[in-house]
Amino acid sequence: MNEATADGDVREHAYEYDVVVVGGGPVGENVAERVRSAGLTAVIVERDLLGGECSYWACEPSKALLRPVLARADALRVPGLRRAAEGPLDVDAVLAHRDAMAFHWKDDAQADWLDSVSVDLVRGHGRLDGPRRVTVTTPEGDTVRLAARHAVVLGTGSVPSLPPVPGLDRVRPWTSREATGARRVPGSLAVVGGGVVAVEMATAWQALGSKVTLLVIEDHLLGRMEPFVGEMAEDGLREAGVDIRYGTAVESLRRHDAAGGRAPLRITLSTGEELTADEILFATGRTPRTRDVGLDTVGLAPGDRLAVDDTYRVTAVPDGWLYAVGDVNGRALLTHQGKYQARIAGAVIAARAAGRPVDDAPWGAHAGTADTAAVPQVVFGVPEVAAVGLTTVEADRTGRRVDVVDHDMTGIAGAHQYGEGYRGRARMLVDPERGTVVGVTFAGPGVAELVHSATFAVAAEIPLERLWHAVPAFPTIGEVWLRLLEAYRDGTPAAHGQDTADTRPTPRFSQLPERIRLEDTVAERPASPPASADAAVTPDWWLIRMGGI
Ligand SMILES: Cc1cc2nc3c(=O)[nH]c(=O)nc-3n(C[C@H](O)[C@H](O)[C@H](O)COP(=O)(O)OP(=O)(O)OC[C@H]3O[C@@H](n4cnc5c(N)ncnc54)[C@H](O)[C@@H]3O)c2cc1C
Ligand SMILES: NC(=O)c1ccc[n+]([C@@H]2O[C@H](COP(=O)([O-])OP(=O)(O)OC[C@H]3O[C@@H](n4cnc5c(N)ncnc54)[C@H](O)[C@@H]3O)[C@@H](O)[C@H]2O)c1
Repeated sequence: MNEATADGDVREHAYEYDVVVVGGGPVGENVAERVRSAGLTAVIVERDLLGGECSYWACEPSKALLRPVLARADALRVPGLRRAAEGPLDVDAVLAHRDAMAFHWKDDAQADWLDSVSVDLVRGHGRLDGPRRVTVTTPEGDTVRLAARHAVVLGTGSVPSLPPVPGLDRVRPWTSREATGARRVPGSLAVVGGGVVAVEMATAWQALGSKVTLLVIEDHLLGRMEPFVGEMAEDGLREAGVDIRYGTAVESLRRHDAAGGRAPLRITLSTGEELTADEILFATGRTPRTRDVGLDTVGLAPGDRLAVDDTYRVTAVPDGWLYAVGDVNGRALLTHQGKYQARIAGAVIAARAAGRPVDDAPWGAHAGTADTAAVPQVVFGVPEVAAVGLTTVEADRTGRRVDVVDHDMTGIAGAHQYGEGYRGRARMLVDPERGTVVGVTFAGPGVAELVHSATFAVAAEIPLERLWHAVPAFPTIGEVWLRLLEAYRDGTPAAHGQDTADTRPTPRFSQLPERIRLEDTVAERPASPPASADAAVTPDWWLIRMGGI
């Protein structure tokens, strides 16, 4: 490292590292830690708070707002607990918990951690300045010039996309930042969008006391997931009191607050109606943050998404020194997936720096294969949704052939234990030729923690014959796995894709032991059906009584 001389009031410094990371969000932090632990020197450039969007304005505060909402929804289904759970949430306590989970918007702990792993930090706005160089403008106006011996990694994240609605710039709408950080509950809130942010934030603010109206331009919610997920999310939101309006766009916005206050908004809708709300949240997707990061200095267009190969090298830049990880590459806008990319990119940068071979074959140590085959996601709504891998929506879009198995989770013993009147649904997609699971979706209370079991199955490509031996504990909701496997073995799965019954290969799973029919084995059935109306219609109940599970 060397330091250059001061020039007037503006000081300039110049340093050289093996790796320069621009953006200290969860993904940038992880890639820096990985290359450092492999023996390379590393620096992070961060313009705001170390820890990024996820820690302060996204995952952490949003889940802190939702946790009491989901816990109360569960408690209301538990006999003996219902009366204690009735009544409004303690809003002050929820917001205080949210503040704590967002580290009170201070990053001292993150800075200490970075120091503990021997990664340097330069605070300021970083921009590429030609190949392997980054220039940082610090908050004091100084310039720091950084040179990278091996790699520059962009982990600059994403920003909310706002539609071009007349009046929008004058009404100071909420984006995800205000939706996760607000300090008071608006009396009424219009939420624009039908994706994950819209569903989660409508769930949270309605439960906290707002009257929420959801304005959805399409005719469904959560369109990237299985269609039944959107239907169940709709049911949950309507039961909570959310007013959902499909096929509705915002035409214009006005707020009459000459005194600078926040008078109610007048929202003109595409249906011709006018809606009044105290606040409006635009949850209309995100754009990679590449507008002001010096892309033009390396021949790329500012604002573009950074397309990368499976080792996270930016494909349009020669010599392979520029990498992009996390939201900025647009592959999967999720913290855990970005951190996976960081682990892979860190390993590959270290391997290339040391001249070691790179294993970038699918599922190799240096290839981000899971980005396309096994991305898990949980939507923390009422009900919860947990999904990984392929959906029928994606299979239809790409013409991929899959077998589809559905199971109504209502009858699972663990679901009965979980709460009265449990409603849940599961779908499994199977590659009929390989006999492996390629996608799973669960929707229902308490399914969030099931997602990793599904991720194991999909990422590890476990043959169904072996999955048959993975015994789910009784009585857990995880027994849905057994039900899905049995349904696939016994039923005629809906074939998705171009094949017909004649051309579809025989599933390898059909070689499993035949189904043993209940009526052949049960000597005596109980004389009377179970007392609960719910249990009476569930086939599992009979199996439980007969020791069949
Ligand atoms: C409301 C909401 C809830 C979410 N909930 C979840 C969830 O539950 N689970 C989940 O997995 N994902 C969730 N996400 C997505 C998750 O927040 C992102 O995928 C994640 O933050 C991406 O991490 P990143 O490091 O790529 O980018 P970011 O977290 O955006 O971090 C980028 C960092 O780079 C810095 N930066 C940008 N440009 C520069 C520059 N030029 N110079 C210096 N620094 C710069 C920024 O200040 C920032 O700190 C949610 C998103 C939203 C909006
Ligand atoms: N629990 C989680 O894991 C979690 C939670 C929140 C966000 N996220 C991540 O953050 C990302 C962003 O979430 P998001 O909900 O903002 O985006 P999204 O892409 O999931 O949904 C955007 C929604 O906005 C609608 N839309 C787009 N343009 C519009 C317009 N002009 N007018 C009206 N509606 C419009 C779309 O139809 C869609 O319903 C997601 O990709 C997700 O991965 C994850």
